[in-house]
Order: sequence, then C-alpha cells, then structure tokens
Amino acid sequence: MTDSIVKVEKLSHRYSVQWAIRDINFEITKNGIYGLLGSNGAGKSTTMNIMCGVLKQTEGNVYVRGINMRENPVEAKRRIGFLPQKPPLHTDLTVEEFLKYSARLRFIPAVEIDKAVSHVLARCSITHMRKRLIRNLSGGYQQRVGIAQAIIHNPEFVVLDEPTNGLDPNQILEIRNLVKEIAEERTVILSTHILSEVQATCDYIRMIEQGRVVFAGTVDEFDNYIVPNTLIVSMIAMPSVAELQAIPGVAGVEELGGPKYRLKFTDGQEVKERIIETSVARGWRLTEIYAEKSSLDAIFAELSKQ
Ligand SMILES: Nc1ncnc2c1ncn2[C@@H]1O[C@H](COP(=O)(O)OP(=O)(O)OP(=O)(O)O)[C@@H](O)[C@H]1O
Repeated sequence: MTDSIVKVEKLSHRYSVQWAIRDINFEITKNGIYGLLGSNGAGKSTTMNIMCGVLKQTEGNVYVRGINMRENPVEAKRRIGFLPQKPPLHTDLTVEEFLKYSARLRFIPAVEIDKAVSHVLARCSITHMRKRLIRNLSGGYQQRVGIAQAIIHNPEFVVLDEPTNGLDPNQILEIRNLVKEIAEERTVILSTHILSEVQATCDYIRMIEQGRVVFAGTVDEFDNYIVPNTLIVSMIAMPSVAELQAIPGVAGVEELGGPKYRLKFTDGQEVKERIIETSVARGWRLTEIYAEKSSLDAIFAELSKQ
C-alpha cells in the first residue's frame, strides 16, 4: 500500500469569477494531527470540502490512499470521515437513531450497525446520551455526535472543519481531548482560525492565506519561523533606560517592572554579548538574559502579509 495517506495536487477552486483557493499542494504520509490554519475566508472550508468530495474542484486532484476522489469518489470516501463546519445533524432524531442512519449512509452492513454504533458512542463518551434527542443536547455533546458520525465507518483519515467553533472553554477542552484520542488510531486534519487551537492540539501546520499555502511544517518550526528580535534581561543594579539604549544594536527599551527590561535589538546574537560585557564592566549584576520567542500571533500577522 502507498505511504501517501492523502495528497492534494495543484488544487484550485473558483466559485464564480473569484478564485477561493489557488494551487494548493500538500501530501500527508505520516499519522498525526494536522492543523489547517487561516483567517476567515482564507479557503479552509473550500479545501476541506473538496478533499472530502462534497465540492467539485475547478482544477487539480485529491488522492486518498492513491485513489482519485474525482474519479472514484465512493472508494475514496470510504477512507474519509468528515465533520463539516455546520455539522449535518438531524436534530429531531435521538443520538442512536442518527448514528444508525449515518452507518447506513456509510454502507455498513445491517448486521454490523449496532456494534459500530455502540463502539462510537463509547469512543465519544456519549453512550449515556444515546436516547436523547440531538436538539436537546449541549453544543459540546452535539459536536461529539458530529465526530461520532465522522468515524462510524472507522476511516483512516478524518477531516474536522472548525471542530471547536462556538463552544465554551470547557467544551473546547473536551473536544480537543477527544480529537487527540481519535487521532491515536488515525490521521486527523482540522481547520481553525485560532492559533492556540493549533498549538494545543496539532503536530503539524499548514497555514493558508488568501487561498494559498504560506507555511507547512511542525508546530515548533512555525513557532521559530520568525527569528526573535527581543531579549528579556534582569539586573540587580538596574541601569537607566538611556544607558541600555546607548548599547550598540539596542533599538528600544521597555521597562517590565521589577528589575526586568525588554530590549528590542537589530543585529542578531552580537548584541547579547555586548550587553553581558557592558553589564560586567559597569557592575549591573545581570541575573537573566534570554531571547523572547515570537508569539504565534506575531507570526500569524507576519505570514498573513506575504
Ligand atoms: N458558496 C460560495 N459561493 C461564493 N463564494 C464562496 C462560497 N463559499 C466560500 N466562498 C468564498 O471563498 C473564499 C474562501 O472561503 P472558505 O469558506 O473556504 O474560507 P474559510 O477559510 O473556511 O473561512 P471561514 O473560516 O470563514 O469559513 C471566501 O472569499 C468566501 O467568501
């Protein structure tokens, strides 16, 4: 069997005249949780809808385990589970009725449906809710039902479009944990416009802006993408701001309270050595100096500009 779990090749889509996504390429060959990150309107849902075969692309191809979604959608979709941005829940059904219905839609043989439903009820911790009408469930439980229908046919690849959108903080944590659990057995790709969501849940990031992929890598690589340009320093004998500013390479000084400063610098590592040397020479008694990591928000803003 091919190593390629999913491959997106030169994918472009135009709704009317305007391109929603343009030339998206990526391949997933390793299990893990992949975050598709982008601001509103970046093209995440369009990409996911095409990957799952619910929208026909204008150009390009999607392969699931080497099967072309356009040419052989039934076979490709067997391997994919999908939770769209608006979960396809029939709210007048009970949880159990809805999952049985989903199982039939996924061609699960009649004799295996009860077992499949029991399995996903347990997996998503909703067994005790199985007789409840979906419309009476909280947002968090409805989302669990949405995830349960996405994995009812035990797909090896699961696509979740903004799975924590609209949930309260406790529900968000619960859904994140559930996503991590289901990813132990399969590959998951989820979309979000929230940076902390990716950091908390995902192993890898694809960032998409204005319909194009602008970053692909691990969460750590993403975090380090922009070289830090600030240092945090603490000193026992605090110098004045003017004295710090006079050190060549220091472009700005911000007092952080206590014996702590944030120094903006312009010329890489050398400035750190200069600060240490000056501190020793003038008896400032430096206790701490480290480069500050760029916040994900800063990286996001930087990448969005490209
Ligand atoms: N059915 C449609 N008809 C016309 N334009 C559309 C349609 N759906 C999406 N678009 C446009 O395509 C672009 C990408 O939208 P898409 O929904 O894929 O983005 P997104 O990243 O998922 O954003 P969001 O998080 O807001 O859903 C946007 O400019 C959007 O307005």
